[in-house]
Amino acid sequence: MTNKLYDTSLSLLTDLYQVTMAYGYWKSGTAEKESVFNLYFRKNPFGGGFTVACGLANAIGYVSHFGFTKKDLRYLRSLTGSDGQPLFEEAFLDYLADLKLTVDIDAIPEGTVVFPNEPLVRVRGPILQCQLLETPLLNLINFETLIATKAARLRLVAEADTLLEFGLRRAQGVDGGVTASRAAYIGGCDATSNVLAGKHYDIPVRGTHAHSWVMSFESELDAFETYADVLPNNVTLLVDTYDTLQGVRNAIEAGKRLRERGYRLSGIRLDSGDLAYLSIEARKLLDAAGFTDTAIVASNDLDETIIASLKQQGAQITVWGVGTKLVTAYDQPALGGVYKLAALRNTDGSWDYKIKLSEQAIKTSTPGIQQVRRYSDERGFLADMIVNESDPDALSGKTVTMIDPLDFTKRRRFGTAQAFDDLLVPVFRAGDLVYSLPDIHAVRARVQDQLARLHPGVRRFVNPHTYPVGLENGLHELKTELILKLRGTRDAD
Ligand SMILES: Nc1ncnc2c1ncn2[C@@H]1O[C@H](COP(=O)(O)OP(=O)(O)OP(=O)(O)O)[C@@H](O)[C@H]1O
Ligand SMILES: O=P(O)(O)OC[C@H]1O[C@H](OP(=O)(O)OP(=O)(O)O)[C@H](O)[C@@H]1O
Ligand SMILES: O=C(O)c1cccnc1
Repeated sequence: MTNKLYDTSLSLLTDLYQVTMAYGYWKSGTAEKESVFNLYFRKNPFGGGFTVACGLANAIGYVSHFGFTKKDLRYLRSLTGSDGQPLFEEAFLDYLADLKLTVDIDAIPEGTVVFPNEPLVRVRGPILQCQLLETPLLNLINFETLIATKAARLRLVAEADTLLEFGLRRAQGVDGGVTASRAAYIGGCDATSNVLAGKHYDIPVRGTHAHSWVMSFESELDAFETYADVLPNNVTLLVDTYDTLQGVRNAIEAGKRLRERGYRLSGIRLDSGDLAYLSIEARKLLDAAGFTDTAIVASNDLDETIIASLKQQGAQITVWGVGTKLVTAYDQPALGGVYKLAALRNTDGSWDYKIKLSEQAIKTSTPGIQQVRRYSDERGFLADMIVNESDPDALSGKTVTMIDPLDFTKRRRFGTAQAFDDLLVPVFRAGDLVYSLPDIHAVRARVQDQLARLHPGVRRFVNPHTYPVGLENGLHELKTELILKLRGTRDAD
């Protein structure tokens, strides 16, 4: 289920500075130095309490097809510096021409709920290769994770109703539209109006009709009857072109004829006005005419807040069409995922752990070869503890202590009997794919299963409860030591 759009190498889909740094590593003889980078975000989007990991399948497609083509190299050869001379020497371009990725990549499977500061993807291997992957991995994971999270929020409010994604026309370009449809389906939408996404990703496609259909006929009734004649097995009629409740009456008329032919009026769609009031009145008209199983579909700038409000008002809507606010993640258009160096291998084989300092302790990156250990019991997820895999003590199966990064005095202890899962799984080993991708429907089902294991307070939209994520004590001590050391060095300067 990777995106066929990426089935050609997109190795230039990166920031120039990744290529100039790659040149720097090559030129200074450090290109092969083993390094570990982590991709993580610092804040759940939309003011929520959780995030849904998504985008790995397309990241796998990207990495699998990575390579510099002759055309890519010709372009790189044409780049010049401030003196007008070529940026890159020929031998470096030859190196890129032969470059095959040999990295190990571990990642949290798509559809898993994740939290700030947890590595979603860990890349280990020659620093030049890890560096080249920074920008595309962030591009691929940030966007789909954001949209899957938005869709999961919509699913929570829509409950058992049908959720349709209608966003393509207002999406951010071709790929923004197609990948948003994928992530929206994974997050919890039932279908998309986007036919290309349906074909690429095996997502169910659904749709009604536009106002133009009604406007192109002499009368609304004429438009409805013609539509019902030509597509009797797919009739959801848009009733608000002129007068919504008269539109419902016309739909009922068309529905009666459909019934005589052995078909059914599947739905009517409301796209303007007071959707609560109009749906309640439309329901009465439909029920009175015996169309009790005709669904009321609503669209028009919907988001999770409006849907929650409409439900609270008793709206009789059971199918929600959501476009712009979903696929553009309107209220938070980007997830601030970052990709940070966490360790470098010394020549003696030991690791040199790395952090990026920040004034705020919480923004200081975490060192180590990180794994996320999720503890749970029969009621659901309890806490996530980040451990340093290269620390033999941390994984030795003894009782461990998790430190809250916001308050070091807050600690939790987990005994050996406590059930846990290690979330990062092997995806690439020495450049070879070792992960078998679940199909998109299984990923979608995983999201609902994961959400059900979260405490309701974490799922809540207003001031959600913060899910506990901490550092294993040894990792916490390593990080503190590195911070103190770097601050000491800096203060001495
Ligand atoms: N009962 C309601 N409660 C809360 N929000 C609603 C309700 N009914 C509709 N809305 C939302 O209010 C907004 C109304 O948008 P707008 O003011 O553009 O009205 P409109 O009906 O679309 O007008 P137009 O006739 O120009 O299309 C939409 O986001 C819609 O989903
Ligand atoms: O509001 P969104 O959440 O983005 O959902 C998609 C919108 O796109 C269509 O409107 P548009 O005016 O583009 O065309 P129409 O003539 O089919 O209504 C549709 O009627 C929805 O209102
Ligand atoms: O099928 C629909 O009703 C639809 C499709 C795209 C955008 N708005 C509505």
